[in-house]
Amino acid sequence: MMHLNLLRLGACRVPSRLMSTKSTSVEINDKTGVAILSMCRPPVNSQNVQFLRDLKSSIYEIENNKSRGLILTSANSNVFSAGLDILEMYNADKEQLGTLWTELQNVWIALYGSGLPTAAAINGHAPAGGCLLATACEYRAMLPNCVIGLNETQLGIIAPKWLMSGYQNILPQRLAERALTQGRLFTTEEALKAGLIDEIVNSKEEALEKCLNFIGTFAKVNPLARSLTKLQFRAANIKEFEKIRQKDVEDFVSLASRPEVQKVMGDYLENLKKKSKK
Ligand SMILES: CCCCCCCC/C=C\C=C\CC(=O)SCCNC(=O)CCNC(=O)[C@H](O)C(C)(C)COP(=O)(O)OP(=O)(O)OC[C@H]1O[C@@H](n2cnc3c(N)ncnc32)[C@H](O)[C@@H]1OP(=O)(O)O
Repeated sequence: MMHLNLLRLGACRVPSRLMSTKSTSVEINDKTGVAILSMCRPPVNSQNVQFLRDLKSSIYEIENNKSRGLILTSANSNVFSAGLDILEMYNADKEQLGTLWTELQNVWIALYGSGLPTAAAINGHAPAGGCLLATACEYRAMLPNCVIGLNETQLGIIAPKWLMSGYQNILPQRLAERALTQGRLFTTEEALKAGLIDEIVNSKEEALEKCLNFIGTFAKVNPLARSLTKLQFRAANIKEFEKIRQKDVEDFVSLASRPEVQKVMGDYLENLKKKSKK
């Protein structure tokens, strides 16, 4: 209840500090000390190099400002994030592909490896890279009638191991393996049943409130002890990722630049465009 009141106050009277980049905005409530990081790259927060760089710098800024927690959400009305910007992968040269993948890795490690309590207010669809961001957080509240999941195999591509880490943290192995091999996109209701999200909420405000309450559960826990404990759970995945990081970029570039993969991307984009014109 106390957190709810603080959140309400935050909307009007409590002073808050604002920081922003081209495609993100951050509001840190001075009373709660919690930062709300909003992704704002219309129409669907697709992840291009600039967006990923903005996201990374906002995450580190929040971490360095000693905020009490980070809530990730979207400024768009029905999409949390549509994942990697396919326009930026289609007809791109190897250097551009390598840069895009490196920036995706950078954002993932910044969020997954953050010592702060992190929560995702998923106020829209979260396929692929959108799911990656949500599952890098520790808690998820999501609006109904949306989808979330790692759909890579449906696109004929393979999610590398680090990209699966969020799933592996959250879902039982058998379920994670099945969902990843199927490239399954879960509806909000299915995601709750599977344990991929923690709560279904009726509005973005309620999602933010639930996230704030989650972060509030650590109010009496020593922050350093909390952070080190969290990172002990994530250390094996992080270590594994650091070992293969460069090779992973090379593998991505080699896969994404293949003519048959480029053709899949072109067809996929065309279908997306046809669908959006209907
Ligand atoms: C596709 C092959 C990739 C091959 C890569 C090789 C190896 C990579 C290995 C792993 C990488 C995986 C990470 C990824 O993130 S790949 C991206 C996968 N993303 C998706 O499959 C989501 C696609 N989008 C949607 O399903 C919908 O847009 C949705 C998010 C559900 C929102 O639906 P809706 O609100 O109805 O909006 P529209 O579909 O009408 O879209 C509005 C405009 O936005 C454009 N759009 C949508 N998604 C993307 C995207 N990911 N990249 C670029 N542009 C996107 C869409 O075309 C519409 O544009 P316009 O208005 O100009 O027609």
